[in-house]
Amino acid sequence: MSDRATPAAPARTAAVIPAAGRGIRLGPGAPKALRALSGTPMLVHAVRAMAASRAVSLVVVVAPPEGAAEVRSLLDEFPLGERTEVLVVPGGATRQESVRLGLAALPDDVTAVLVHDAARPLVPVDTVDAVAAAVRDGAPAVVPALPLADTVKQVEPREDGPEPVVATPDRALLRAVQTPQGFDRATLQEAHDKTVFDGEGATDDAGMVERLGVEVVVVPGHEEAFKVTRPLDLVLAEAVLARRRANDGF
Ligand SMILES: Nc1ccn([C@@H]2O[C@H](COP(=O)(O)OP(=O)(O)OP(=O)(O)O)[C@@H](O)[C@H]2O)c(=O)n1
Ligand SMILES: C[C@](O)(CO)[C@H](O)COP(=O)(O)O
Repeated sequence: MSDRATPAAPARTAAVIPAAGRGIRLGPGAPKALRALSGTPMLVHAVRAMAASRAVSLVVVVAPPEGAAEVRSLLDEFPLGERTEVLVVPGGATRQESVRLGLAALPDDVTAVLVHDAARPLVPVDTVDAVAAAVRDGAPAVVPALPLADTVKQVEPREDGPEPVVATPDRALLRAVQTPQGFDRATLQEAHDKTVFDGEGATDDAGMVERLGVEVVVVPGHEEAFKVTRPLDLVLAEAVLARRRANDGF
């Protein structure tokens, strides 16, 4: 028997895109990820944004539970080129569950994972690359984030009148967190295996990793990585796309 070690399989980075939400805050219509921005579904913008990074060779799209076949044929209409493989799996009732289902579809050779909201279709490739590079350089969990413009108050929530303010956190210590959030695969899998939330689930993946006691680090986010959540965000997204078209014929 040879005493030469088997060469390690090359590390592979995959993106998981949770896209199974309804988009209630956006108002009535198709599931949010399937709504059009400049004539192209938001999900297609998000998939292209991940595939634009040379670090990413596989994209797993987590589709609305009843809509995986529709999403598969939609993505087939917008081919990405041979460098990027795209899988589609059905999602779950919460974002957390959808990400977990996306992780379950990853092949064994994937060692790093970027989790990216379909609802952040315009994230620039430099942001994706910065997150992927920080994971490749050894950080187990990386989030892109921006400082806040508003002052933030902690309140005692009330449905029936003015809400008492409990505290004003020091704004200089706060960051608004975006996606893609990047992880060493084993760390993210452990977080999903061990962290159980009731109801709506965890609002981001890095928070679940924090609960393991693993350090999460922040790299600079980007204004164009904003989350399309409410109707006014659609206006902003169309304006960003119009500016890109004017600037570089995008
Ligand atoms: N069961 C769910 C819920 C959310 N998401 C995804 O998680 C991302 C962030 O969620 P959010 O912006 O809250 O989307 P929605 O849940 O669709 O929005 P809303 O809360 O307004 O219904 C989105 O890409 C969304 O498709 C998902 O994959 N599965
Ligand atoms: C993951 C996230 O985009 C980070 O800001 C955010 O927490 C998602 O929240 P949502 O309520 O599911 O949109």
